[in-house]
Amino acid sequence: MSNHSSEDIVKVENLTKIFGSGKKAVKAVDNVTFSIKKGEIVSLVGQSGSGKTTVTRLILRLLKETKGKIIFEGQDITGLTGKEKKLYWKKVQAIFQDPYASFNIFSPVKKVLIDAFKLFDNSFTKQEKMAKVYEALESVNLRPEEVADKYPFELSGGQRQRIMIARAHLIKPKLLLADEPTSMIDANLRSGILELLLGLRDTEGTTIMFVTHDLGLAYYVSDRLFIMHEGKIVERGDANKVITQPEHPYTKQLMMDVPKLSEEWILK
Ligand SMILES: Nc1ncnc2c1ncn2[C@@H]1O[C@H](COP(=O)(O)OP(=O)(O)OP(=O)(O)O)[C@@H](O)[C@H]1O
Repeated sequence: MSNHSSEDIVKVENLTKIFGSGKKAVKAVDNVTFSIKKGEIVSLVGQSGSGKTTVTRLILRLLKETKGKIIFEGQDITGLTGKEKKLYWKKVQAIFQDPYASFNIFSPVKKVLIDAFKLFDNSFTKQEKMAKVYEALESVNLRPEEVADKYPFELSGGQRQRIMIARAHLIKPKLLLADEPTSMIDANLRSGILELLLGLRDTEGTTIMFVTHDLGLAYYVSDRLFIMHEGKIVERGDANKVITQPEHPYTKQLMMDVPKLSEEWILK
């Protein structure tokens, strides 16, 4: 499964995020350190409230850290200004749990996708942009003529997630943060979406960080796993090793939540 390089694309060092203060303070992310290699697929796995989404939002610069560094392609990006963030978002994109939150729901699909070009300095004509949008929709197995004029709320959860992946095909980020990208769709469709994401890595070399509570799903797609509990990474390593020889009690507990791991994900 691994076809990644030995070079780090992103490195998170002693990252801490505390929400609120005094008695109400919540340490959502507690001194977290990890790195991801170019072309690698890793998963951040943990139960609700463990701090996964906060890590994602910190990497995306939607939140400011309390402490720590985030090094992307060798540069600390914690001090990026507004204009610099725009350039950064060309390289680092996210697919969120609820695609509604990421779309302008008052725009039809084709506009949502054409808007992705705002991240580029480009001289594409309207026709060229449209052709690329159609190509991107086809690459996620959607029929452009069927969905292009629809509004996001007219689509199924799975279709909306495909549209976010189509958007990633247009933007071609170097790092894609995929927060529970399959949560809105049923198990049968999930593997199709995952294959599309794996395809993005294979065709574009995209590095992917999955964020999920589902250890089985994480194992299915990842080179390495980072297990997160109460703001800390409690176990990490090669996906096979973490699954076959879990060391931390919390990982063992997560394993119990996936009793059908082998049947569901390996034998399919
Ligand atoms: N904006 C915020 N203000 C205050 N507390 C917050 C905020 N965002 C998150 N938290 C708290 O930080 C902790 C970690 O939340 P986070 O959303 O990162 O967890 P998660 O592992 O992503 O959970 P889920 O899987 O449910 O999305 C939780 O206790 C949460 O209540």
